[in-house]
Amino acid sequence: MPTICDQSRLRSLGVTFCAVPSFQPLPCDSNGSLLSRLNITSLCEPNPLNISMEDNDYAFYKNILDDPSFPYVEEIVQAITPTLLEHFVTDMNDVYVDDVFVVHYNTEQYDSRCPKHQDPSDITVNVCLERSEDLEGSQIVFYGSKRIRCVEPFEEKQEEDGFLIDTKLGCCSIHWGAHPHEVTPLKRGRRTNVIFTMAYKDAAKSEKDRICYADQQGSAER
Ligand SMILES: O=C(O)CCC(=O)C(=O)O
Ligand SMILES: [Fe+2]
Repeated sequence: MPTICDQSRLRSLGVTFCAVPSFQPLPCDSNGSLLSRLNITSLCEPNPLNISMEDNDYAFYKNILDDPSFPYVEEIVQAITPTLLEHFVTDMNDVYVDDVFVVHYNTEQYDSRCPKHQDPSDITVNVCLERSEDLEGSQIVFYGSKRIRCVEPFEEKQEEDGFLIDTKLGCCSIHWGAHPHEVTPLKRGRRTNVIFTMAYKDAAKSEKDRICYADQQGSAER
């Protein structure tokens, strides 16, 4: 399966990257970037609210929407607003940040995959906070293409047809929540991302309450 790096091609398939300037790791950074202000280890630590994650079997998830150790939601929304306005929404007042969570992968996890799914969002913003230099695997596969605004030409790709992306440190990938994707197994290193699920305020327009995993569909039907 190809890893697509060309950004204009990625946009024509429905995935766009956006730098989060305050996340850029700066050389000799004393006080500047969000990355240097963040204590990633503490973000990834189990606490009484997510004690079930302590067993380390799967990727670590932690909700941080109102977490005082992550007071950067507004700062990140500011940084991505021009990209959201260009490719996803016509008015930022139409959408809100519904949830924010950390996902962390390391080699101690028995199963570091995330099976194919859609997100419980209308728009997903996936910010890369940490990727070790020796990182291997743990890539995101997108299936098929989804049209985003103001991108020509659109590249029609069927859902069986997947492509991989790598999001650089200090950048985020932005895609429709409906764009099916999965995460490949981590082979080496560690990776930590913060995911913003954004939704339309107008419930009639929002599809965030979808069935995200196909097997949930099956169990709903049984
Ligand atoms: O690992 C990632 O960066 C994405 C994970 C993901 O797709 C999700 O949690 O919905
Ligand atoms: Fe996802």
